[in-house]
Amino acid sequence: MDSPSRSSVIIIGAGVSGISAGKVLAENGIEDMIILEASDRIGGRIRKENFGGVSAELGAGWIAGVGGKESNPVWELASQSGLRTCFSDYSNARYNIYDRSGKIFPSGVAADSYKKAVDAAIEKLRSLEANLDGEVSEQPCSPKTPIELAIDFILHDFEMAEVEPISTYVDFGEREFLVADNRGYEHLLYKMAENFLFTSEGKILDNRLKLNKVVRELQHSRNGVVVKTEDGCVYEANYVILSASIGVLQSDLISFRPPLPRWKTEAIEKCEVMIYTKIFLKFPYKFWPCGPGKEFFIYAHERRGYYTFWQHMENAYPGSNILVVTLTNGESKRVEAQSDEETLEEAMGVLRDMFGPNIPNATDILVPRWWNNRFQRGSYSNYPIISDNQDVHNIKVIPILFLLHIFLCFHSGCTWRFPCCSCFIEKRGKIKRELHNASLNLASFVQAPVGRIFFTGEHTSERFSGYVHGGYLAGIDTSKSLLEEMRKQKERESESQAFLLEPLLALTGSLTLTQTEAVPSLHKCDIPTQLYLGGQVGLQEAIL
Ligand SMILES: Cc1cc2nc3c(=O)[nH]c(=O)nc-3n(C[C@H](O)[C@H](O)[C@H](O)COP(=O)(O)OP(=O)(O)OC[C@H]3O[C@@H](n4cnc5c(N)ncnc54)[C@H](O)[C@@H]3O)c2cc1C
Repeated sequence: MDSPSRSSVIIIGAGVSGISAGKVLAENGIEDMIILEASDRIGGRIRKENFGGVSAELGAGWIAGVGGKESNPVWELASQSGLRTCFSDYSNARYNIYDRSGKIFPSGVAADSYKKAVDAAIEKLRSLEANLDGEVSEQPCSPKTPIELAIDFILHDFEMAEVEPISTYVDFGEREFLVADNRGYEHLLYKMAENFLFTSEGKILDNRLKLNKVVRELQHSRNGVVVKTEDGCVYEANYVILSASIGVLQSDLISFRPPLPRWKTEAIEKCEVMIYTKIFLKFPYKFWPCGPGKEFFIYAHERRGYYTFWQHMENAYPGSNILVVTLTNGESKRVEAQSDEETLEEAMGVLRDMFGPNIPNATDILVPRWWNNRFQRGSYSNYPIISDNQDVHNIKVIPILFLLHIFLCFHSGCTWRFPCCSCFIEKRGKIKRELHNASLNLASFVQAPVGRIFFTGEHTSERFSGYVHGGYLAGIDTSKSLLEEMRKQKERESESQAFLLEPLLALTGSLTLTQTEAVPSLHKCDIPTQLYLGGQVGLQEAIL
């Protein structure tokens, strides 16, 4: 099977995880790698576009997790390359909630609604816990008024609904910085690529990076992997690192021969895909309030998530006259399916509700379509909190932002601190522990290699899924696992050579097995057996 075009490793995808994986391989002497990237650029979900004279970050915009006891590696990369950033604090948004007539809700009303939303979330947890204990419990009342719906959206959808404890904040700190650099967040990837790919004047000229190569099929065996791309090219390698997103893995873009085992496909299916859409609007002049505490504002509408969360770009790019509104999930899909003109009209309607009829029309709009992008199929992964208890089987996500809020309240002395935090914390203890463990287990299934195919990407990060640093660290971890596997494989080869060759040669004088055929399949040793046999995540027993 060896051929001149066979490489040691093929990396599929040139997002942050693919590039960090490549860097680690190169640092460890694996130079004969190929990177196949479906699109015409590196970066994946780190992507800037010039809009209204500045760099609009369509994908990742923040470096989340700064100022803690450990240094966020992405923050370090940003500091090393002098990336311009600005501090961003969206906790102020709650003081700027507009109703449909343009009035800002008095802080007391907003605080009441906030407390109600948090209480409802506690009830939800209690009922989840009761269900776990086999009791029937009352369902919490759901948000109804526009302000309740807006707050519910902010708590549950705006940021990531993460499994607590939020490792990013615990490990790296709670501060967040918005990238505000015309070279874009992606500049970090080019700097990383410079370490192992040939570049000139900021361009990657290395022919090991192959753009516009859409991988459609992976044929894998104990001997290696054959990779077929949409344009009819075929590549061979000893190993593959696959960094395509969880949304892509859930789609039919890439087929596997033989198919992936059921434990793998079930784990992939169980991971949720979040859609997060930042719509950019350019105006001839500013008509929104600026200054301290005004960067973010909220629109309360009777339709949940309807153009709710707004941000102005004056802190990042003063004088840019750009607003960004964030939609998620269902609203993202709806807007992706309509024309930009329709979206502009809707957004202008919302802004006129808030700021009156005389504001100017936006002169330009930018609507990213992460869901319809077949190389992404969503924005980032979200590991549901799951349980093997049938009664709570359908409860997928426990919203965590409010937990974060509570956490921050404790630390900041916020006046919105709600009274029964400690009761809540106590109550959720057991359930959180059980469910959190199950979620981590699910992540380890998604991450586990299948034979010679190694998986990487933010969705494979147990601790930091959904983040740039999750992708970055996952690439490093996957490469290290692969290097370890390569080392073991070498050992196995020399052992089997010693074991098979000498006596067989002595006895028969001939040898029929090739070295690679003589080594055992890699499948089984890589799977955390205790996890799937324990059935903790409700997955069927692994079939390999
Ligand atoms: C709108 C949005 C906002 C976000 N905000 C933040 C934020 O503020 N802070 C933060 O830390 N994170 C944020 N994230 C998440 C962050 O961007 C991702 O976690 C991270 O960039 C993922 O990197 P990755 O390498 O895992 O995947 P990707 O960047 O998706 O890289 C995978 C690559 O694989 C390629 N590919 C896919 N299929 C194939 C195929 N068949 N053949 C060849 N190549 C293929 C893709 O084109 C892509 O380039 C955001 C993401 C989005 C979309």
